[in-house]
Amino acid sequence: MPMIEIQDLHKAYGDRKAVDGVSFAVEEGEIFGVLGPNGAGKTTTVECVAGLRVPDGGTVRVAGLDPVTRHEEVTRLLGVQLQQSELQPKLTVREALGLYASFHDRPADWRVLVERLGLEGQLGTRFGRLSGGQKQRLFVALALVGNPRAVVLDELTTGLDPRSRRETWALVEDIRAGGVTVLLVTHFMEEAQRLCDRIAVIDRGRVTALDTPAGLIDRTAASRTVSFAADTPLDRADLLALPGTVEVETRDGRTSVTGTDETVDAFIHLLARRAVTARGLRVVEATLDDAYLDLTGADRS
Ligand SMILES: Nc1ncnc2c1ncn2[C@@H]1O[C@H](COP(=O)(O)OP(=O)(O)OP(=O)(O)O)[C@@H](O)[C@H]1O
Repeated sequence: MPMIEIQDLHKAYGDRKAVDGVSFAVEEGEIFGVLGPNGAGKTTTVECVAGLRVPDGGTVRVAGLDPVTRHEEVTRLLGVQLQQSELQPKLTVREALGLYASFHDRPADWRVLVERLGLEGQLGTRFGRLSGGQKQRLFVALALVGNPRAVVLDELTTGLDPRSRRETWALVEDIRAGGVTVLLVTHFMEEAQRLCDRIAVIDRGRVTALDTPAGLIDRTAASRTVSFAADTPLDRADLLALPGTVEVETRDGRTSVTGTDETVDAFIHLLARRAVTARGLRVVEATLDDAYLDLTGADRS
């Protein structure tokens, strides 16, 4: 049984369809990413997973349970860190952890969490005085304090500086290594590429692609670029005629051919047939960024 299963989820606010038929399943032990432009329906989807919103249609299950009708049990299984969470500004880190731990029958030892999250020095600090990164780490601690089997992390690293972001990534890997399934909503391609086993790309309330990061990259029409300097010039028309070529560009004596794996193979054969030596040959893979723009048709994010 998947840890989280969503089938044909629909949710509208008035006549605005926020989620319009989303389906995916997150297996136990996975880091599963949800990626998409602003307003795509990502937060609404994970709020339905957490039982904080009631779907208009479709089903949501967490370890086989309906998060609305079995809310209490799901709360015990699922830790949630939502976007733009706030706490009472006067509450100290120690008080917040103690309070959240008291909601659970078998809470984790929050002192261990504090150490893992590097918050030992802030136990007596009031929430209102924490830095952005410290607040994020506290929310992760609060999501984990109930010893959940799965955790929802919504835009965990938004607003963090690059160093804190990298530290947070290590933390997410650590959470998974501890056996917790992770559902991660993110805007950052590098984050998704580095952390996620699989990614659902959501656009306008629908899943437009679902695959591993490498699988998503392979789907783009321009997944590889081969660049080289040829000792004898190659005919541009021959390069454009290679299977899958989407672009041929020559600059400063170097030619770049963009296409797929098949384009690169055909290019190597062409060199052999023409007995041309290509100097400084390099093959560069597209990034998830390129794939994402292709899949969402978006410079809207
Ligand atoms: N409480 C609400 N009332 C009315 N409309 C809402 C509400 N929450 C979200 N929406 C709308 O529903 C759509 C989906 O929003 P949602 O927050 O789920 O998207 P998102 O993908 O998480 O976006 P972002 O990346 O900007 O956080 C958007 O058009 C948004 O304006």
